[in-house]
Amino acid sequence: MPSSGIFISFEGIDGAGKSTHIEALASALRAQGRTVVLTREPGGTPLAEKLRALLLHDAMDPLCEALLMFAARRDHLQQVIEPALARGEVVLCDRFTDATFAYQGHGRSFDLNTLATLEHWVQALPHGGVRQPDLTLWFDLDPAIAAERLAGARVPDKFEAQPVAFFRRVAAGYADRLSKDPGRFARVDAQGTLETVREAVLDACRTRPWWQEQAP
Ligand SMILES: Nc1ncnc2c1ncn2[C@@H]1O[C@H](COP(=O)(O)OP(=O)(O)O)[C@@H](O)[C@H]1O
Ligand SMILES: Cc1cn([C@H]2C[C@H](O)[C@@H](COP(=O)(O)OP(=O)(O)O)O2)c(=O)[nH]c1=O
Repeated sequence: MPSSGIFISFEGIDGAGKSTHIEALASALRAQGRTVVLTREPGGTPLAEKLRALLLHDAMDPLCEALLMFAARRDHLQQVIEPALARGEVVLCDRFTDATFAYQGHGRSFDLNTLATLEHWVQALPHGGVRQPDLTLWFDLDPAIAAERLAGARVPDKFEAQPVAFFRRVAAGYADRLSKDPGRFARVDAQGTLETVREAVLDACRTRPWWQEQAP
């Protein structure tokens, strides 16, 4: 049981269904009387949203991209995530550090050890340890299906415009992160209908001890 609030991240390749399902989980948690903060990365604060605009639309080298992702994350943690968790709230975050390992690390082949160093700096807790989500919902979907879902749905940004081969590497990156911390992850089969996926998300939460706990 987390000592403060509950931190849940939503992960997966673009078009896997994260944004669609984050709202449904927020509603279910609010119905339990909890206060829910819905946020996203890169972004979630005025500064981090400015960095998001650069990251999603400007060309840059992989180190610059990784540093800006973590700079945005640092501000987001300090301004939004840590204060909300300290108040005992639930933070639902559309992407967190697993995305950096999957996209910059596996997608762009950036050095994973450097990312791990940045992760430890940026997510360090004042009394030791490293902030990580209590639960990471990984929406696992075949990149070809995700591409079909996205076609025509919105104007692609820098990442969404990548070929299917890039997203296959990103998906392998998520699988690698899961294998290193299986207790934190729940893999959600994102191929089903909206209703099936919604139930899978709720099922993944129902198995966690905090689901039954009284809201503070
Ligand atoms: N289970 C599903 N079946 C069919 N289409 C879906 C499903 N989940 C999401 N979609 C559609 O796929 C597109 C991408 O979903 P979205 O939630 O924006 O993905 P993400 O946030 O992971 O990029 C949207 O048009 C959404 O309506
Ligand atoms: C958080 C994060 C996101 N990204 C990428 C993945 C996405 O393509 C993009 C923005 O994520 P996202 O908010 O999921 O995009 P959208 O709202 O359009 O669905 O940023 C990284 O490459 N590294 C990261 O660390």
